[in-house]
Amino acid sequence: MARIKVFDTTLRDGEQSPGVNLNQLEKIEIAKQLERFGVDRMEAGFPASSQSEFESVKAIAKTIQNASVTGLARAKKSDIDCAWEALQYAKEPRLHIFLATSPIHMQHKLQMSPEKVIETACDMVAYAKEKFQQIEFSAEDASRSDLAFLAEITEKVIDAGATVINLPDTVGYTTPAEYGALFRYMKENVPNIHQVSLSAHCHDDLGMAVANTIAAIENGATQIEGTINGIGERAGNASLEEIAVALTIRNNVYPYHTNLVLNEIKRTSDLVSKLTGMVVPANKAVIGKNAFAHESGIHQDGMLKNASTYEIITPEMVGIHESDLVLGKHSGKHAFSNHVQSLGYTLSEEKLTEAFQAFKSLTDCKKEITDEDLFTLLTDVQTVSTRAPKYTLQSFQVQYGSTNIPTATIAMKNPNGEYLEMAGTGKGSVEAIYNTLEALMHEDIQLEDYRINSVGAGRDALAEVHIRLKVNGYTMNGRGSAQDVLEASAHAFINSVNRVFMQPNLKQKQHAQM
Ligand SMILES: CC(=O)SCCNC(=O)CCNC(=O)[C@H](O)C(C)(C)COP(=O)(O)OP(=O)(O)OC[C@H]1O[C@@H](n2cnc3c(N)ncnc32)[C@H](O)[C@@H]1OP(=O)(O)O
Ligand SMILES: CC(C)C(=O)C(=O)O
Repeated sequence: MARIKVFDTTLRDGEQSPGVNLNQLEKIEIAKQLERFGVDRMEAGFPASSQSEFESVKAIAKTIQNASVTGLARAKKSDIDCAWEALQYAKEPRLHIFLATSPIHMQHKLQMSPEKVIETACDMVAYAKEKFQQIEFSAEDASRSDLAFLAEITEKVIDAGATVINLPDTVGYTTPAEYGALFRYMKENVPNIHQVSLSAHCHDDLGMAVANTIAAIENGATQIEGTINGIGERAGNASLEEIAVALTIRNNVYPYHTNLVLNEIKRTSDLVSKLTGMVVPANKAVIGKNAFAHESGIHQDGMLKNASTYEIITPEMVGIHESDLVLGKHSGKHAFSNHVQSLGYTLSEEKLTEAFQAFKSLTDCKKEITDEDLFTLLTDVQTVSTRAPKYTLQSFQVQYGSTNIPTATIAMKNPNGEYLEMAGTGKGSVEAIYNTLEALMHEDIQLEDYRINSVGAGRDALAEVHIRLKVNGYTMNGRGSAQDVLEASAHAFINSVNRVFMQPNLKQKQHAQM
């Protein structure tokens, strides 16, 4: 069986999903989980795009030991230099350079002639080769490029030092037959193609990203690119978990295998969903809530007689287990620590103590603590910096009545440690809280999105709120969880504002304003 290398781009193309903005701690947490999931390569980000992105890529390069860490760069010396600064610490640093090759992109976006595109691509690959051994060149919008031109530029960038050639379907336009033919054409028409690996990178604009990726594999691609839960620019990227399971379940027709650890799918998917705030649709293949649910009588009858009647994938294969809760109000730190590890978390002593305290507080008001609750609690503890100066909620009270004006009274500490208290009103309880927080913070804040989910079932389930704020013109998402929906709403607001001021270039402004 041919081995297919998996290049995960959740942290780069996935983060390009509108509204998604991961901070360094969140990116590291996802990177560690991708390593556990068994990806061969992970694209940690686009180092030249911002200072915080640079810092995140550098931190991931230093952390990850069992996958190659890659960063994206335009065909520009400054992007390449910046990528090297961040990636040099990686065990196996890689560079991903892209330049568009389609007539539409060359003419309108780059405003370069085809000859100039070839020259720039070759010069920049040769320049990068002075630093990086492994260089992937992506011919952006390959699927809308002229085939002969694509073959010419490919041959030349291989000569210049590229080790992987990626042929992206950047706008999700191609079909499986066309995309397969593109890979065949390149194999047959680029004389030095045997020196490199061919990679597929598909977008889902027409809902064909996974099918197109598999067509590429059948026609010579030995690397596939995609994201967890299929997140990414516009309609997203090919969903890695769907490809991995399709190759496994239909191995009789697809004799290929990856190194992905299938029973890490659920955890990886949950983590990415939680940290990006992008909810997985219930009917999503492989990992949606309904993928293993059976509603109709005839199906349920079949399932009871033999699960294979209506299930081609077992929940266990993708890591979905019944919660085996053993923790409760009377559990001690040892049992808690064991359980934390079994859920895949490695916490420092300081974080473990913090998590244990949060767990104990939760047991005071919630009868049953499920693995889902713990996952939420631990993800919050692991990805929220305790050291950075920030706003912290001290207490709050909301008065609501159908004939009264909803009023919130909030006490908080600002990043300088000063205690602030204020009351404010709104048309509803959440608005009263948000108006009061905004007034306390003296910032210009607009609410762009607000969503609430329950973690698990039951009246005492945790509430999880995801929001997007515009703070002084800077858009940032945030999340908060608590047993009470209003408290979760307040935490989400404060989390979002704190994340804005954790951006290196904005910190100064915040402290100057205090
Ligand atoms: C298909 C993809 O997903 S590609 C990756 C897309 N991802 C992103 O864009 C996210 C990160 N991007 C950013 O933060 C910003 O766009 C930056 C920092 C990279 C650049 O910002 P700015 O300098 O303000 O430029 P802006 O984004 O407005 O325009 C892009 C410029 O790069 C040029 N460019 C685009 N692709 C390439 C390339 N592969 N190589 C060289 N130049 C390129 C464009 O032609 C344009 O140049 P111009 O300013 O001379 O017209
Ligand atoms: C940078 C390239 C690979 C890309 O993301 C695309 O073409 O979609």
